[in-house]
Amino acid sequence: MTPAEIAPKDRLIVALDLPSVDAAEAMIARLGDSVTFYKIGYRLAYAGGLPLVAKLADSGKKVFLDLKLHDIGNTVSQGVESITRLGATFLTVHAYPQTMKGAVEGRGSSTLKILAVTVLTSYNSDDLHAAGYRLGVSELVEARAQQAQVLGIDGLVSSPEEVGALRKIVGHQMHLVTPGIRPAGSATGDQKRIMTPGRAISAGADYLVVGRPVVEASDPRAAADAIQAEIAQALA
Ligand SMILES: O=C(O)c1cc(=O)[nH]c(=O)n1[C@@H]1O[C@H](COP(=O)(O)O)[C@@H](O)[C@H]1O
Repeated sequence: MTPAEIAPKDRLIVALDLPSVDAAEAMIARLGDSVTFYKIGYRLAYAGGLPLVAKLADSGKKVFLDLKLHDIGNTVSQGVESITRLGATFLTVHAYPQTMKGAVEGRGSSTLKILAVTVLTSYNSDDLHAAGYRLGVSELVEARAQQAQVLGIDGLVSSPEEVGALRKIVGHQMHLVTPGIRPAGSATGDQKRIMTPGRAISAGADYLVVGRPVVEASDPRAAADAIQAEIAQALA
């Protein structure tokens, strides 16, 4: 499926950043058929959440396994090869050349898609400079996108602010996945590069990753439905 063919409803990925499998399963039940795509990251994966990947996949949902791998190439390659058997649709690695090369080798011809995290959405250019980088956010995101494309990576994670420039670099062959999504009026938290769901879709994002604005809402299903409506309106 090319990114342009993704159904509006499948573009919302809810981050199950919850403390236990029980809490995640309760949230999945509350969200019901309004959400088709879930992300499992550090918090849930390290709390026994990995078997939930296959369970969700068997129930017809898609899973983004957000492990943000980064190690020597051989270790990444072997780790990704193990992960291909879990049933996830997407897996994240950090966008370093050796890491991306190892991940593509480990993925092989499996159906797992590798997403490279360009620059975390909680970083601005000052944070990058403090971490020793010479480039600012947009320059580093674009440089990493070019490297990812050459190495055969399937998609990129960035903030919605960079999506327009990324689309010009990678066309429609790579999935553009954007966290840093904040519906109007919701708390920013630690995110620094943010956009509303509608603006992110209009900017060209394929998938929106949303955590706290849904899972910490008093009515998570209503929050997810409102985001879905904003996505559909932006695509209409
Ligand atoms: O790879 C990610 O999903 C990711 C990359 C990034 O640059 N920024 C980012 O926030 N994320 C993840 O996206 C989710 C955003 O959650 P909220 O800020 O609660 O909406 C979290 O699970 C983060 O780990």
